[in-house]
Amino acid sequence: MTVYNIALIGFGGVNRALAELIAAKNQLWERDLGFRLNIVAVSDLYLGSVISPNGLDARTLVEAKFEKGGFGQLSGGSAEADNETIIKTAPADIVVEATFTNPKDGEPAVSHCRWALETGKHVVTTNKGPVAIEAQALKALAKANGVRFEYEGAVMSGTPVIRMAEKTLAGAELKGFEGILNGTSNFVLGRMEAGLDFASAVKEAQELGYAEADPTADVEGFDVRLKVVILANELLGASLKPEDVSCKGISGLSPSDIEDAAQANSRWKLIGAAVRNDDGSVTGSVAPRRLSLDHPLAGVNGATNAVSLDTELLGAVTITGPGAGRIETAYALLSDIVAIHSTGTSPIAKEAA
Ligand SMILES: NC(=O)C1=CN([C@@H]2O[C@H](COP(=O)(O)OP(=O)(O)OC[C@H]3O[C@@H](n4cnc5c(N)ncnc54)[C@H](O)[C@@H]3O)[C@@H](O)[C@H]2O)C=CC1
Ligand SMILES: N[C@@H](CC=O)C(=O)O
Repeated sequence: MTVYNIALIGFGGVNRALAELIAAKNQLWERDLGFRLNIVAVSDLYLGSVISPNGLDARTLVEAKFEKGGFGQLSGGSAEADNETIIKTAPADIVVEATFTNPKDGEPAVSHCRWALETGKHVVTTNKGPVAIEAQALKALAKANGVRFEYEGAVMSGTPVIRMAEKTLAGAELKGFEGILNGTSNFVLGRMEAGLDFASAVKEAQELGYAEADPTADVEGFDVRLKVVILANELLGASLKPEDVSCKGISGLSPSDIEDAAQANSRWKLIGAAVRNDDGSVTGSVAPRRLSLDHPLAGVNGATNAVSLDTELLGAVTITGPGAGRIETAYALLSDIVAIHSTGTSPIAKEAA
């Protein structure tokens, strides 16, 4: 039985949900997946940091009501989030990066990933910043150090769009994609259709754990722009940067725009898309579109996302599933660890007695 020691960087909705899953499902994973997870370190801007080489009890971590700097009370703990020390020195096989997404330069998460990979630790992350902005460099660094950089949850949370498209649609010749790639804005549009005002709908999305720390990223389209860059670079072989993708969000849509659409049997959706042009270049865009109700994406509601992949050999292949949510996104981290486990590339994972 393999035990992966993991270090959690960021202990908000997603990593806390991963700890919850560990507390509830480690035994099941031992039986069905052939490994279990052991949390040996946690670092969070608000709570501080802690290293425990023998492992922290996941249930206690989730249930304890820590105040600001509260990890300082734990053995091996500090009231400060000393990410660099934690990442470089904790006896972890895998660093799980789930701090805030910074859409400008991806920092400090890019550095978190670098420190981990340079010290021979795999990285699994749901953070879109490092993936959209530095994926090539981080993948090269992972390769040079014999470890993996995995990020399924960066697009469509636990719905396996990246791995599915890469592995099971290999050879289908992808020409482009379009989709609903932000759970918060899709949820907000649906709540506005039901008569709620914009601010209250955003507040609900925050309470449900869908929104970014700054929900402007969701409603202004910046989050979708990162996801378009990630999918275009990963699946279409592009080299887009966020600033290459035109971007308009949903904040300009008024209740009367929503009502007018309903009267005309249509619905507003925030669509992220990319297309390969005849000259081989790739163009990406983010904008609200009024879709007729018979459009395949018009019926995708709530925090559900969907992406329609336009392929030469199969035509459109559409993947639908959760696009946001704490547990749903924690599942993406598990799926990354399953991918790492299946290739048997862990440098230091231990066989339990
Ligand atoms: N919640 C969701 O549905 C999804 C979230 N994501 C991404 O996953 C990441 C985590 O999301 P959530 O857990 O929902 O966010 P969150 O805002 O609930 O938690 C983030 C945590 O990271 C901590 N943090 C921020 N900067 C830090 C730093 N420099 N060092 C240490 N800790 C730091 C914060 O104190 C907070 O506890 C974000 O990048 C988000 O964009 C991706 C897919 C879906
Ligand atoms: N805030 C994002 C979370 C997932 O990336 C969203 O709402 O889709």
